[in-house]
Amino acid sequence: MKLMEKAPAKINLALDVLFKRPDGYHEVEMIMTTVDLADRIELKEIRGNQIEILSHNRFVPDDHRNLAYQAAFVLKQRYGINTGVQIAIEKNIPVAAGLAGGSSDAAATLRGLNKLWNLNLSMDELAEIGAEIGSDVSFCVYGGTALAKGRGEKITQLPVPPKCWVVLAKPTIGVSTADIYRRLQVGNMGHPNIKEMISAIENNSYERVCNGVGNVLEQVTLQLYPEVANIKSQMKTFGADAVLMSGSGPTVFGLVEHDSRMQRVYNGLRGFCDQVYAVRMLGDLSALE
Ligand SMILES: C[C@](O)(CO)[C@H](O)COP(=O)(O)OP(=O)(O)OC[C@H]1O[C@@H](n2ccc(N)nc2=O)[C@H](O)[C@@H]1O
Ligand SMILES: Nc1ncnc2c1ncn2[C@@H]1O[C@H](COP(=O)(O)OP(=O)(O)OP(=O)(O)O)[C@@H](O)[C@H]1O
Repeated sequence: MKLMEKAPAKINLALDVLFKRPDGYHEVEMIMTTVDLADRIELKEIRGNQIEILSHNRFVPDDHRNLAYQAAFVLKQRYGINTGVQIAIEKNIPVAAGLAGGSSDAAATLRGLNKLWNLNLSMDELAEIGAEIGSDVSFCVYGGTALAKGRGEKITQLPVPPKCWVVLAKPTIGVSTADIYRRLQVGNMGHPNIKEMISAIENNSYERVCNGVGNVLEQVTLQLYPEVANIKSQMKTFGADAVLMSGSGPTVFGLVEHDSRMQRVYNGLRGFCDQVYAVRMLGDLSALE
């Protein structure tokens, strides 16, 4: 038997860090939403008891380091599964980009294997297992739009954000999330207003969403990689309504309401970056269909 799962990328409309915890992680408050740029995960039962990863992307590990492998491994161990599985990853989300590509592959693997192996686990149970694999995996299990707290694993669903385009631009560099958090000086920084962003989404106000975007990790990444700041300023010049770095970067996203303006921002950025995408937010749970 085999089945397919969609693994969409996420962006952080707002990302705040409250403090560094004794366990080394940072306590965060984030507003996350899925966008229409997705990997495809094909899960196939195979002979033996192995987990086999297939990927044609040289930046994606094909062994235990792959987050999809880790998702399958956790389920196999926990539920005593003795059959083999092949996980083929069609990689469309840029790697090490701040778009949670690996986390979404892991989440899709959890959802898919739950069906393939008839485990009958709830989404909440899958999200709890996902948290063992990575901080972004719980959100990716549900998709849609959510407030994420704790180290990212405490999820509260939110309504669909106002309809708009999202132009994504990724410079050629890859960024290590651990490195960015390590360099963050938590005291003495401005904070995005998370409550205001929630209210903006609840009131379906595009203008308030645009005014409310903010990411405290920008200060670290922009200083290390000036090309990210350059892309931000280009996006503003070409007319995006709001511009922000996603996650720990380096991908920058611009929100644009009108089709013609989106085309201008997209075409303008193509001159600077080879990885540019114009996508829709998939703010509701249809994100995973
Ligand atoms: C930057 C974001 O992508 C925003 O959505 C997430 O906060 C990071 O999520 P992630 O990549 O799934 O992170 P993990 O794989 O759990 O952690 C990678 C490393 O980032 C740091 N980390 C991560 C999450 C967090 N709340 N505090 C941290 O300090 C830790 O050093 C950790 O070792
Ligand atoms: N399935 C996967 N897809 C991509 N990278 C993976 C995968 N599994 C493990 N990795 C490793 O994880 C690293 C980070 O990749 P990923 O694309 O998930 O980063 P990211 O988008 O910055 O994640 P996040 O936004 O959650 O911090 C890669 O350099 C790669 O070595």
